[in-house]
Amino acid sequence: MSNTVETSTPLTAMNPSAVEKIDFSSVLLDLLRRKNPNAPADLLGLAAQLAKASERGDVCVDIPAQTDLAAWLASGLVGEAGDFMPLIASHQRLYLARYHAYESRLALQLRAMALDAPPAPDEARLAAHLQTFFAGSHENPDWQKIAVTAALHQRLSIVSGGPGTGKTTTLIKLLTLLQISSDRVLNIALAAPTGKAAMRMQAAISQGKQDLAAKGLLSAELAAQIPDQATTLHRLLGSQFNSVQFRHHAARPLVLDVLVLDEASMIDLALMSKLVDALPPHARLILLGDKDQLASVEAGAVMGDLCAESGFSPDFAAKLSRLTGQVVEPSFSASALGEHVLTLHKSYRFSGAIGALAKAINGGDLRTISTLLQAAASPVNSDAPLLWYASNPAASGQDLTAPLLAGYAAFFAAVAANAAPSEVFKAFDAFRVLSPVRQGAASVSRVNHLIEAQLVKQGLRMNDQVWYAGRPVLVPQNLYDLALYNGDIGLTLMDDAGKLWVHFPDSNGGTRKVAPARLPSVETAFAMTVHKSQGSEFAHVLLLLPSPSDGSVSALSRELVYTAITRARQQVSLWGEESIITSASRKGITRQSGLALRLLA
Ligand SMILES: Nc1ncnc2c1ncn2[C@@H]1O[C@H](COP(=O)(O)OP(=O)(O)OP(=O)(O)O)[C@@H](O)[C@H]1O
Repeated sequence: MSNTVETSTPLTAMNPSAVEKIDFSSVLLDLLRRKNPNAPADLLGLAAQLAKASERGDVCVDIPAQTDLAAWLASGLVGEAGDFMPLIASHQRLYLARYHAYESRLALQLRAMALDAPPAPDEARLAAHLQTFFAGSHENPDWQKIAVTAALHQRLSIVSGGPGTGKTTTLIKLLTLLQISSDRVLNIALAAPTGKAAMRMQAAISQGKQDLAAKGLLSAELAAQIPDQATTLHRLLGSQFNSVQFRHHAARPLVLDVLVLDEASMIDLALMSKLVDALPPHARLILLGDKDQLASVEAGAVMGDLCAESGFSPDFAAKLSRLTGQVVEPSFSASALGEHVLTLHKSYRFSGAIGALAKAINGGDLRTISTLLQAAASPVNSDAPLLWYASNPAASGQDLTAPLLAGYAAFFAAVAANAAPSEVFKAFDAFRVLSPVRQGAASVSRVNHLIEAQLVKQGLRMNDQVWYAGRPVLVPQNLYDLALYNGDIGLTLMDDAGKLWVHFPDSNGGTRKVAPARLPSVETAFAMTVHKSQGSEFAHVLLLLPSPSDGSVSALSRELVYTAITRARQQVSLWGEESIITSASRKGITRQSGLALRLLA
């Protein structure tokens, strides 16, 4: 739940962004002062910082060493673990009570899952299966093979890898081998944080199954036992209207044997805690994600915290070596989950400039960034995977308008031709403009404005008309009654009777439509923030970065640029000065959280 209180003032279509925000820190201070008018001033000061920090995604703040903790505990506002107080002091950190509860409970549960190994598979049979499933592999070490082998021995596995490192490929082999070694058909559920990510997961799994079947490694019977359908985590857990509680929880767990969660980096602390709560005692949990991506929008950095330490113990490394026939070196991990973090290192998708730039940004390798950008400034042709425009995008709307319109040309053509909604979606997903910020010179709102102004000029939209055929919209919050979730994208299309409908992709590969009047608070989405683009993928991404003098430059970080670039399947057009890109790659985001500490062995 966000700490920003959003009132449900009715919003008109004419004023879609009129969401009133209430300052969480003054709400919290008010509550503390009412409970104790003589609250210590330093406590109130840190509580205000905590409220602000939690809006930025931090779970806690450090308590200064010289603090008189006894006075805080006596104030009736701060408690220790297990106390019923608004604030909790734990491990020299101050928490909002509910975040402390989520964090400490999640850590305990994950530690218990790590210790609770399922019965070990028969070694001789498993070694033979692994040989068959990885027969064509020339990699050494083959990280996918090691990940599958390790995960078969675990109740909790965290598979982390960049784009195209084979997370889905690894998952399908793992699920197939789990199914083969089970004496009954396993109940497997596939989930992702957003509808878009669930659909991508579904498509990738279905492709992966076909690839494995084509190699003769997946019989029709086994293929039928691996689900084709993926769902959103909210739907799986059973979101309820007007409630932050799900239908499934510890007392009413999900009915499943294996839960696979894709795009795990998007899951915040509260949601991860609720998910683990809802697992039945025997179930396996497999998390897939990329630890280098931006952390969740809401508080926490769960994927990063879980992956903070990794390494196999000497015994487990020896077992993995025996089973895989590869050299698996043991290495010390300070985390209780160290053996459960299975990292895939080799990308099979990005061999060219996009992958190289993503890696250089991640590693803060400024020299490689510069070399790649120079090459991308004068590409061999306009189809090159990386194009770089060093000019400041804020300076000229004119410069920017042409590539924006060119990028969406196929989409506008599909809208004008009244193509089937699924075809229009395909055209729309071929290109997307991403920006780190909502407002300002290089922002989402500026791009949306530039495009909408052009549509007026071209007679495709009447001035000030909110709804028009071709308007893409983004749902900014969960709308449970419409089964629409924060981040869902819809496309406005006209039916044969001249009526406008907003179409959303459904889980069967088709679309469903909603009347615009039911969607008062949606936002135009020709451009979207990098945060909202997580879990999506586009053939061509145009990333707009602010200029050095722009205040919004502080929003930039290594994770943000990495996440944006890796949304592209084929091409990235990068707009921004070199100094902006290199300074972003020097700045990593650190979120304050005690989870990694609680997971120390
Ligand atoms: N070991 C491998 N050898 C050859 N090709 C592979 C291997 N593993 C994966 N691939 C190919 O690389 C591509 C990406 O694989 P996959 O979809 O499994 O990766 P991913 O990590 O799930 O990607 P995403 O970034 O979409 O999450 C696919 O075309 C897949 O067939």
